[in-house]
Amino acid sequence: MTDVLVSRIRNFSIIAHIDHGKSTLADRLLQETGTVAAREMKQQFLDNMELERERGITIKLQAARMNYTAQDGEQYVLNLIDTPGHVDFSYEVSRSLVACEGALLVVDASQGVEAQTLANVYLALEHNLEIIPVLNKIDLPGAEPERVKAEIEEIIGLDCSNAILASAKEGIGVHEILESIVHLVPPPQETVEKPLRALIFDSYYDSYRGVIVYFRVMDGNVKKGDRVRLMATGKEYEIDELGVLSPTQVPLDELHAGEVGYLAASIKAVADARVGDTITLAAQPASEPLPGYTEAKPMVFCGLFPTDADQFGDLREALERLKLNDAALSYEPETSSAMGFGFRCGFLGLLHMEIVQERLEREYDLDLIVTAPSVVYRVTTVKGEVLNIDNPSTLMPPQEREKVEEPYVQVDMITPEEFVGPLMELCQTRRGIFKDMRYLAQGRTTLIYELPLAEVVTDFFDQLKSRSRGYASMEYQMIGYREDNLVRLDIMINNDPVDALVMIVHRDKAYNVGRALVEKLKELIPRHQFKVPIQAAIGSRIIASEHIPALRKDVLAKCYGGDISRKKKLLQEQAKGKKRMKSIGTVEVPQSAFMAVLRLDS
Ligand SMILES: Nc1nc2c(ncn2[C@@H]2O[C@H](COP(=O)(O)OP(=O)(O)OP(=O)(O)O)[C@@H](O)[C@H]2O)c(=O)[nH]1
Repeated sequence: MTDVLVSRIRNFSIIAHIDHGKSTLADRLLQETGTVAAREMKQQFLDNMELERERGITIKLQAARMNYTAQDGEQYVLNLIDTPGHVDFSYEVSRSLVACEGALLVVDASQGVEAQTLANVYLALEHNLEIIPVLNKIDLPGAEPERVKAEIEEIIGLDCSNAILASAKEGIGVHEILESIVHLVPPPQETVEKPLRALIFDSYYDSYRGVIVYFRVMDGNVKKGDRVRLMATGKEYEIDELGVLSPTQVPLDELHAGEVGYLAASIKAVADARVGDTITLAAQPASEPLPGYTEAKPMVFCGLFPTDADQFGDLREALERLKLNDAALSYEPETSSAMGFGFRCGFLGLLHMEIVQERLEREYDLDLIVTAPSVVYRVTTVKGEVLNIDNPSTLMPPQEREKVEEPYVQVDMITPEEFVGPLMELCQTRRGIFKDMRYLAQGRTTLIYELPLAEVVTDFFDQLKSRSRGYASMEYQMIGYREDNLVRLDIMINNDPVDALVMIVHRDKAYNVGRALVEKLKELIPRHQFKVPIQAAIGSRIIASEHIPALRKDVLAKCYGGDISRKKKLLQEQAKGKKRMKSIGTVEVPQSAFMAVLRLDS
């Protein structure tokens, strides 16, 4: 397997929207090249995290090396580098694309191009990858390959006259795809004489061997036993093991420029071997790292508090463990007067946040209260200091601050024409700035808006899906910070200010948000033996006020009388609810209340 001619290597990835068939096609390619026998293919090989499968998304990238004897009689090595399918992980996508010379653009022929596909195609074009369009699912009766070809040409400007018609499910077009990879994707450059530079495109933590790093050798070569340096961190390690992914790990002695592989070097945490970093030799280091490295920055923050204060230590341990395998996750202890001890955690985006929460609860058996997500505000104080504020309750009073800036994103949407109205309305209510709209063939439209990230992280995606009956897709990218008239909205429950419910909102929306929020809280907080006032305030000015009436005797009587099954059900419901309650003073507040802000539109 060693000493492959560089001219016979092809490195490629697959760009596809969720559900357009990337995993199915990848499996087919592995099968067709005999890399994995059909009977071994119990499950899809490329995405294999449990949560991933359940949610039908690709979170972690992986790679597979295939040997393929082409029609010209020559043996080729094809390295497939998988990319995560979600915008939260777009930096990782960009790094895995940089590791390739070409990409298959897989589009469902019965659906057409979606927003997420676009983002990744543009990334690939930016890095000069050869793109091979593949229209998948042509076995479906609703497939319209000609329409979808026209759509790809129109939106992306990619020539589709030679697009491959395929069905990953039925195995149609798979051979043609392999031949196209060999003939259209350029081989890597011959740079084996240069000092080693290898690009890390993924890594994961293994409790026995430490971090396993996936990399593409860009220049030079690397051997088992070599002492390597990671150029961003400056740390050095000795390679214990190195090899290729076929798709399981197969150890080798050496890898050359153009090849893709893995290594283990007793690295303790993935944060020490970050995606995008350059591996070089400690003895003969390269003069420059590979371009494009940035540290993944958390964009969305929330508070995580154990329902049971005794679980604080367990929560810290669980976060430490998750962090070993997730360089983008950040956490810091936080003390809240309402919630007690917990952690302020930072995530790449909402999906990343949900995944971490779910893993904490599922894999570590923790009961958590999660506060509403917040973005990072940039605040300039009157003294001229610039502070990054990721916790709204730490925003200082107006007289101490000069200005508050918030992150903005450009949101690209693709939707059937009939939903343009509802989507524009959604963007408008979210302080969106209209940028562009283009009608495509067959009644589909692209829509571009600029929006504050804060308005996007609060269930924008769910709203987009529900207003378009699931047909619209979206993608967003950061475009920078902008100043606006932002104020701090405080919530008081039973006259106690609740720091975990503090929000930063636009002044023009503050009244409506405050009003809606107290009404929602009234709905969500159960009745108590006493009257519970709920108020929203800006500074010392109360802008909305409600109260939850006290439980009356006859209500109680009704609960305790009646037939036994009804009583049981009540008790069960109480028991279920109990797990996710937090006491604020003498008031029991359910988890849903802390997320109420996400449900103001519904
Ligand atoms: N009819 C038909 N169905 C297909 C074809 N290819 C994939 N599918 C089905 O489409 C669904 C999605 O396929 P996947 O391969 O999981 O899609 P994916 O793009 O990998 O999805 P993510 O991993 O979520 O990005 C599955 O139910 C597949 O069985 C095809 O060629 N024809």
